[in-house]
Order: sequence, then C-alpha cells, then structure tokens
Amino acid sequence: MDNPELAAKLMSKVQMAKDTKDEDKLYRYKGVLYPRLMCPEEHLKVLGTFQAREDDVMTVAYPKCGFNWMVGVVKRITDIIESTGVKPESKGAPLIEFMGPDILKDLAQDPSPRVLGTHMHPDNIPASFYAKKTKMLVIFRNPKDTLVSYYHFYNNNVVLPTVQSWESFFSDFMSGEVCWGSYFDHALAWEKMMDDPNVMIVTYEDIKQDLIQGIRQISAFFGFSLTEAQVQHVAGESSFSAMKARATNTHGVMAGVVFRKGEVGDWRNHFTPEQSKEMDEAFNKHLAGTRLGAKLRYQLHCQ
Ligand SMILES: Nc1ncnc2c1ncn2[C@@H]1O[C@H](COP(=O)(O)OS(=O)(=O)O)[C@@H](OP(=O)(O)O)[C@H]1O
Repeated sequence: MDNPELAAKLMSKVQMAKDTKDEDKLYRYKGVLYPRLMCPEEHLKVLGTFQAREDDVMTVAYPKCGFNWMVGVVKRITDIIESTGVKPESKGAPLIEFMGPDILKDLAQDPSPRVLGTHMHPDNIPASFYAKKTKMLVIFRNPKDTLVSYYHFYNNNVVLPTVQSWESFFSDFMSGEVCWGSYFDHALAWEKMMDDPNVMIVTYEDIKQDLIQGIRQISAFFGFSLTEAQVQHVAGESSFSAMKARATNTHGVMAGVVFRKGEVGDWRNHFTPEQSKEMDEAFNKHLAGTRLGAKLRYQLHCQ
C-alpha cells in the first residue's frame, strides 16, 4: 500500500473488529448510527472544532454514492498540480470523522490544498467549511443502487455488523437505520444548497456516462486548470477497472470491499417488485418535484 501508516491502521481496525461482537459495532450519536471502530464518539465530538481552509478540496457523499471514486479523481487532479510544483504530498484516507484529535492536529500543519472528505449530513459538517466558503464536491447516486451497494458493504466489511437478511437491510435503509442515517435526509438537505456557488452536486450515473466531462467540471469547480491531455490522463486512471487494479495499494485490506461492481442498475438483480414499488413511493414522497430528484433521473435509472 502507498501509505504504510494507513495500511497498518486499517489492519488494526480489522483485528479489533474480529474481537468485537456485531451488536457492539454500531452506536448512536445525536440519533444517527455510526461505526464505532472507524468513528468513535470522541471523533465526532471534536469535529465541531475542525478548522477548514478556503482552499481545502472537499468531497462529500452519503455512503456508497461514489465517494472513493470522486476522491480518486480529485487526488489525481491535485497530483498533477503537485507535479507542477504547486503542492507537496497528500495523505491517505480523507474522511474527517475517521481522523480523531491526533490526526486532526497533524492535519493543521499540512500544506494546502488538503484533500478532505466526509459522509456526514450537511448540517453536521464542521461550521468552518461554510464560514470559509470551502468548495464542496457532492456526489449522489440513485437510491436503489446505493442500497444494494450498502447491503454488500455491510456484509463484506468486518467493522460493520453482518446483516440478518436482504429484507431486513432493505427495511433498515428505508427507515434510515443505517450508518450516517437516512439517504433521504441527506438528499433533502443538499437540495436546499443547490444554489450555493461553493457546492457542486454531481451524480454517479452522469459521471459513469461521461467521466471526461465530469473531470472537466470538477477541476474547473475547484479552480484547477487542466489541459485536455491531463483530463484524458485523469479519466484513464479513474475508470472502475483502473481504480480496482490499484486498490490494494490505495485501500489495503478494504480494496475488495470498496471496489465491488461499479455499475448502474445492479438493483435489478436484488429488488423484488414490491421493494421496487416501496422505493418508488419513498422517492416520490421525498424527492419528486425537487431539483436534486430531477438530477438523479430516477425514471431512467430506477424504473
Ligand atoms: N471508478 C469507479 N467507477 C465506478 N464506480 C466506482 C468507482 N470506484 C468505486 N466505485 C463504486 O462506488 C461504490 C462505493 O461507493 P463509496 O466509495 O461512496 O463507498 S463508501 O461509503 O465510501 O465506502 C461501489 O459501488 P458498488 O460496486 O455498486 O458496490 C464501488 O464499486
């Protein structure tokens, strides 16, 4: 793995998970479930004091919406900036809620631009990101594929409890009883920020359809100017197969857990007609008529 410190840390979490009972793996903080081994309460408690910078490069996503993909893209873009002499090295896992007080202290010394990320609900992102007007790239994904990806993630990730059944996970997801809370709560909160010039919302499905255009938009949003050849290079390095091939280096023991299938529409292999209808109704109830709902092109990808 590129980062031996991160590799060792991930390995130690895996070991700890093996010694932890399933019922102890999650806990609730302010009403929302979180994975205890990755972000214990002391991590969440110090988040409020996080000092963001105006030039932090921030990626935000509800779990399983394509966070690692976008972080991969952003890292490739900042690597290019680095190699032109603007930026020295960047560190491994960028989720601020996984860091804890010591790593956060070190991070304060890191040179800009820092590549950061979070799965936190927008209301729980440290206030300094909003105060500093830090640019935030948000990736969303259709809820049916998000649910399927999350189901496999729970089952393959030792830090999370194994789910009892597909049916029970389906119902937990629908009621928001999963880590980081309800998909719909996150979506509705971002919907309110669609006009914020410091927020850019993209969808997994649109980026999958046109990665090159996505990279052009993302680099322009963060104020990085790439040549067309550099855009093509980043795209080549950010395809699912390229990222999966590098995953043992970039994600250590989590490689196979994070880079699973990388497709649009896998929900068709999992959902019963009744579950599909239930999700359609939930989507209509929460997101029909919203701009984020339209952006997700639900009818195209989920019906
Ligand atoms: N390069 C690329 N192209 C297409 N798809 C990709 C890519 N990288 C990751 N993925 C897929 O994204 C899903 C994981 O989402 P996250 O990274 O948000 O998961 S996490 O919550 O941060 O663990 C997960 O989706 P599923 O395969 O459907 O489970 C990954 O395979």
